[in-house]
Amino acid sequence: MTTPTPGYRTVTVDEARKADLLTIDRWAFPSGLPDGAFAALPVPLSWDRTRGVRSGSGDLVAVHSSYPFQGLPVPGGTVDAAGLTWVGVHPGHRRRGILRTMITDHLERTSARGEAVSVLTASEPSIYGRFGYGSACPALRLTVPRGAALRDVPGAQDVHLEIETLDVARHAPTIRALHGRVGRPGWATRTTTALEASFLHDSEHTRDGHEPLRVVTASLDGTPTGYALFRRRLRWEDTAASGTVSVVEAVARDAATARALWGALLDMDLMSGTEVGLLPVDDVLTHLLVDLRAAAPRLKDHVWVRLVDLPAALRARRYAAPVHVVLEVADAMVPANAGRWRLQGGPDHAEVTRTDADPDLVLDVRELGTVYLGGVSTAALHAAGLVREVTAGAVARAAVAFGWPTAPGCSWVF
Ligand SMILES: CC(=O)SCCNC(=O)CCNC(=O)[C@H](O)C(C)(C)COP(=O)(O)OP(=O)(O)OC[C@H]1O[C@@H](n2cnc3c(N)ncnc32)[C@H](O)[C@@H]1OP(=O)(O)O
Repeated sequence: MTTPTPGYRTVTVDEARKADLLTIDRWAFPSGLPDGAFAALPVPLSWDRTRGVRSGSGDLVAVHSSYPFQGLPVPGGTVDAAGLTWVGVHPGHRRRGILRTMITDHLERTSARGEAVSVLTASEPSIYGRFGYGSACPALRLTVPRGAALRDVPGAQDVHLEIETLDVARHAPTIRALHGRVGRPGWATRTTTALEASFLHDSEHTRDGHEPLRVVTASLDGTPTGYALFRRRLRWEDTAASGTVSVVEAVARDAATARALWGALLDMDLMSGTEVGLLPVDDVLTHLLVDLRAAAPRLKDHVWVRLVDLPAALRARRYAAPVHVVLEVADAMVPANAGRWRLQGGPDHAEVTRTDADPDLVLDVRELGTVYLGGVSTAALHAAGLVREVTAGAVARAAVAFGWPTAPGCSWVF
C-alpha cells in the first residue's frame, strides 16, 4: 500500500473535480494562455485513471493520470502499458515526497490493472530514473535547410500528394489507421477518443505565431500511404523571407511515400528550413538526406520505460537471438520484481521464471527498462558501469538478444 506523505492523502479525481485539476496543472506548467482559452482546451484524461493528493486543509495540491496504452508495440510483440502523464505538484507543496507517493500509487494501480509496463515522456530527464524508469527511446531533432537534397527512391514520383488544412472529421480516420499500423517498439498510439481529439485539436491560442495545422496526405492509386501534419511560420528578414516549417508528425507506409512527403515538406516557398523533432534514430529521413550533417542532428531522451511486472514484461517481447540468461535484478520500489530471473527466449518464444541459480548479469530494474525496447545495448550500459557481468560473455549475448532491427520510436509527447 502507498505510504502517504504525512499531512496529505491520496484521492481519486473525477470529472466533477476538473476545475481543481486544471488549477494544479496551471501551477505546475505555467503558461500565458488566457484562463478561458485554457479551460476550453480538450482534456485527454481517462477519469478512472486520474488521481490526486489533498493537503490537510482539503485542497487538491497534486495530480497524476495515465493513458491506457493497450497493445503498446515492443520487440516482436505488444504489451499493455500505462502512460504516466499530467504529473504536477503545486509549487507550495514541492519536495515533500508527494511525487514519490504518487509514483507508488501509480505503480500499484498499474499492476492491479494487469499492465506490465509504465511509460512516460519526461518534462525533465533527471526526475524519473530514481523510480526505476530507464531512458529507452531517444529521439532525433533535425533542422533541415530549405531544399536539402534527398536521395532518389523509385516510385516516389507516382505518389499523389494533397496539401490541405487539417479537417479532423475527414482526416482523423486516415491518420489513425496509418499511425496505428507502424508497430515500431515504443510507438504509442492515441488509444482513446479524448486523446486523439486533444492531439489533433488546433487552438489559435497555442499556435505561437504559426498558421493553423495543415496536413499533406499521400496516396498511391487512391490508397492512403502516408501523411504529415505541419505548420508554417513566416518571418521577414532584411534581405529575404525566412519562415520555418514545423513538422508535427509524419508517417509513411513505404519508402516512396516517405521520399514524396519529405520532398514536399523540405521545399516550401518563403521558408528557410524545416524543423523535425521526435524522429527515431533510424528514421528513413536520416538516410534520404544527402547531407545529414547540415541538418544539425540533436539527440534527446524521449520515452522512458519502467517494468511493473517484470516476468510479464519480459515475456511480452521477443529476442533477436536465442538467449538463456539469469538476471539478478534490484528494484527498490516494486519488491516483487527483485531477485533472480531466468530468461530463456528467442525470435519466437520467451519464458521467464524465478530461480536460485547464480546470476549471469546483475542490474537495476532501471537498466532493464532502458534496454527493453531494443534501442539501447546492454553492452553500452555495461561499458558505463551500470550492468555487472558475472559470467564472461553474458553481456555480449544479452546485447544481441535484447537488440532489435528497428529502433524504438514514438511520434508524439504524451
Ligand atoms: C510524466 C510527466 O507528467 S512529466 C511532468 C512532471 N511535472 C513537472 O515537471 C511539473 C513541475 N514540477 C512539479 O510539479 C514537481 O516539482 C515534480 C512533480 C517534478 C516533483 O514533485 P515533488 O513532490 O517535489 O517531488 P518529491 O518531493 O516526491 O521528490 C522525489 C525525489 O525526486 C527529486 N526531484 C523532484 N523533482 C525533481 C526535478 N525536477 N529534478 C530533479 N529531481 C527532482 C527530489 O529531489 C526527490 O529526490 P530524493 O528521492 O533523492 O529525495
